[in-house]
Amino acid sequence: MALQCGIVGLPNVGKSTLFNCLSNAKAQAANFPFCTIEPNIGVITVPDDRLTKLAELVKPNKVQPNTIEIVDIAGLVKGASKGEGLGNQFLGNIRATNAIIHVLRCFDDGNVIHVDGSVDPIRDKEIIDTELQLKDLDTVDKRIQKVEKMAKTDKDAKRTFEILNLVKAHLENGKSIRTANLPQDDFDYIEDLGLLTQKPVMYVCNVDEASVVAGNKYVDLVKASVGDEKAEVLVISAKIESEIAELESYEERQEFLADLGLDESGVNKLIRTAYKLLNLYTYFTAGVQEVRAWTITKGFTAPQAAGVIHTDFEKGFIRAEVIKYIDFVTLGSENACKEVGKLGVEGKTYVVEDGDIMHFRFNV
Ligand SMILES: Nc1ncnc2c1ncn2[C@@H]1O[C@H](COP(=O)(O)OP(=O)(O)OP(=O)(O)O)[C@@H](O)[C@H]1O
Ligand SMILES: [Mg+2]
Repeated sequence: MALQCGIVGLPNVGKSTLFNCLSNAKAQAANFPFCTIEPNIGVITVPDDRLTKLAELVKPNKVQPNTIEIVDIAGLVKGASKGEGLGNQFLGNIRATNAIIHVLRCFDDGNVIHVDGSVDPIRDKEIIDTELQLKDLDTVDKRIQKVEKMAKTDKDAKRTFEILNLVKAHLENGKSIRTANLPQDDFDYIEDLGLLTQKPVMYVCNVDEASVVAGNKYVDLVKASVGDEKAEVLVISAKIESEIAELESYEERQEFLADLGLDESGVNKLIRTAYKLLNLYTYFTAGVQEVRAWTITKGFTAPQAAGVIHTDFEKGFIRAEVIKYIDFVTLGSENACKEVGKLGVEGKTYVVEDGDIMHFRFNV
């Protein structure tokens, strides 16, 4: 389950700057194949102190962190959904992503051109949201045409048709699908459309150095406008992030952050938020061959979690041996945990918790 996030925004707001420092993080720890998939897709490793700690204890041959793919597309402009500018042809590239990173310019700098002549993140946000909604409207309309005839005879098609029309009305009111008050069962009917405004979104306020800690007036406006929309607002300075990404060592980066009054980098914050927004958990496998992090959705049972490694693990699942992260690091090894009864044997109904160290027994 490769998690994918797509970056959208107006031109020249700092999308690629952000993308590049995410990709730099990749270059530092490039222990996975196919790093660069396409020029505009970057694979980054998910920083996780727990994985580092486990690797220190187990000393495996290989450490494999979680990865996220980031897709940087060209800036969108007004009319993009009708083919204006470059961005439209790339909107398709973010159809398959799990979440949207929407970059908003929240810094004053006369040297950096704004396509609309002034800094106004609320106007910018609306332009992009509208373009995404129009693109969705287009997708929905096409599907309506496709199912309309069938809807007269087929029950499922009829329900799909009804839901599509509800969704259409919502979009026509200038609203994003994620704010539509539909039961999950209804959403299932339109799942395969990959509607852009249905995806969870993180608004990234790209600020100047002076505003990374306390924010600024633009950030306040963005927060107020997002309101109770199912979304996260992050304050990040892409410029500072690119400076952080250039520092060689972990210590140097921590020092730099501390000087600014920050305890974690924006990139970290972004990844953590993506996990939260998407309800994701991490579990670990810790063998001498490999210590590895795996991504699952909150609520996954042991067999489902095993299925992330290989479908055979899920099909032939017998049981799981589970050690809590805190026990593992306190006691120092799997054997030490076993001796004091801290290795739990769990069956098919066990719901995996964040940080669990799992060992699956299965037969194929
Ligand atoms: N926080 C910031 N403060 C000051 N300047 C910034 C900041 N973030 C980005 N910039 C500058 O803004 C300019 C545009 O950045 P970038 O190329 O990343 O934009 P973009 O959104 O990718 O544009 P496009 O859509 O055209 O690809 C660059 O010169 C970059 O250095
Ligand atoms: Mg760019």
